[in-house]
Amino acid sequence: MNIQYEDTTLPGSYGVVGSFPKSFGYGVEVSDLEESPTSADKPRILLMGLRRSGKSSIQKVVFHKMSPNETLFLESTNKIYKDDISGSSFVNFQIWDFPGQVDFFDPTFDSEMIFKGAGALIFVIDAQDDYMEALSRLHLTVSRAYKVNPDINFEVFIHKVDGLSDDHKIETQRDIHQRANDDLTDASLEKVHLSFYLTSIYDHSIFEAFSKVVQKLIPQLPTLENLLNIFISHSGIEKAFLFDVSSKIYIATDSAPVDMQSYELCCDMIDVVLDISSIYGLEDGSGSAYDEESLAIIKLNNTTVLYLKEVTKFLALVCILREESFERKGLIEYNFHCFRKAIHEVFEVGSSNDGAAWRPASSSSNSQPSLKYASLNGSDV
Ligand SMILES: Nc1nc2c(ncn2[C@@H]2O[C@H](COP(=O)(O)OP(=O)(O)OP(=O)(O)O)[C@@H](O)[C@H]2O)c(=O)[nH]1
Repeated sequence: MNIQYEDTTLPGSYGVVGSFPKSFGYGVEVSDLEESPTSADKPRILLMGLRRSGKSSIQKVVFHKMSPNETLFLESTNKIYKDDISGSSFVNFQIWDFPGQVDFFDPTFDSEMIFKGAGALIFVIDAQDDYMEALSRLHLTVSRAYKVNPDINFEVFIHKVDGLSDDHKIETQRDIHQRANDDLTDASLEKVHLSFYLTSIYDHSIFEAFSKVVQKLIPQLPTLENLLNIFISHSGIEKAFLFDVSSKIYIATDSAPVDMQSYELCCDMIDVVLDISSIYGLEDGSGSAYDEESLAIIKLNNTTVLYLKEVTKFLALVCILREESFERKGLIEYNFHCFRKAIHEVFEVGSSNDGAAWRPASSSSNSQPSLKYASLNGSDV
């Protein structure tokens, strides 16, 4: 379905809350940690932290379109909850949500099995609560995991920051950063790198943070960034994001810095496209609200244009550009065509039957597809 919005009077950010049907799988609760052969080779992201820190809420809001207010009614997780999101998302991995009271000294807790295949460990700290206990749990978790798998990315979400003032946020982050790293140094683990993010499910910060976590796990990231850089520089585009449509995680962007407002605008555009398509675009209510014809152009009243176009079954390109650059629509479309072809080459989408691309096209994950873009002045590069 093609949607074109002309001369809308949308302000910079207009906060559409996603009301897309919850049509995605809700994972399985497991009492034991048996691996099925199909899931064993999928990259894993572990969500850990104290009870009520917000782990399940993060997973439900980011990957299952749950609205933040609904998380108030989530029950405590008692067992490890494995959520395989590869059926609905480009992001071909599993998320394991751990109960808050995991006991590492319990003989049934198999750290080898849990940490060995994990790509990232997200440790969630409730910033609205006293975080001393969370910090000692973080230290215990990181040292355990590092011993088993030194390649794991350690990501610390300083969560629920919606309740904190801006100054308090910065101060909390500084304090947690300092204490966590001091603890590691005291244990001679200064080699371990922790990344910190300020997050909340009540704004886009949780999606931004998850985007960064996921990007570190994508081997093709440098190639994608390169392709985006070439695409925008030849098309007069200011900023471009490659989005995983179902989760609104951006899996790559060009090398210009990301400002939160641009990211929010692009996320909102995805919501608009999915909502409008699911209301008006589905014949007899079947099919998908997002398909190969998905295209939307929104002109804001501040001479900015938002442009969204389907790239693969799960990915969309969302760009921000000035109205005068959009006059060269033909050039943008031609360059987009080249870009799309290159992305398909990178991920071999055409030959994979599930489209959940996570595999490089060749042994070199940074291989650059040989494509020609038309430049703004019309000459090829
Ligand atoms: N203010 C605020 N509250 C949040 C946020 N994220 C989660 N919460 C609330 O925190 C409470 C606990 O959330 P859960 O997701 O159940 O926490 P959990 O870490 O999975 O808890 P366990 O399953 O007991 O380990 C819920 O009432 C959520 O609504 C946030 O970003 N801001």
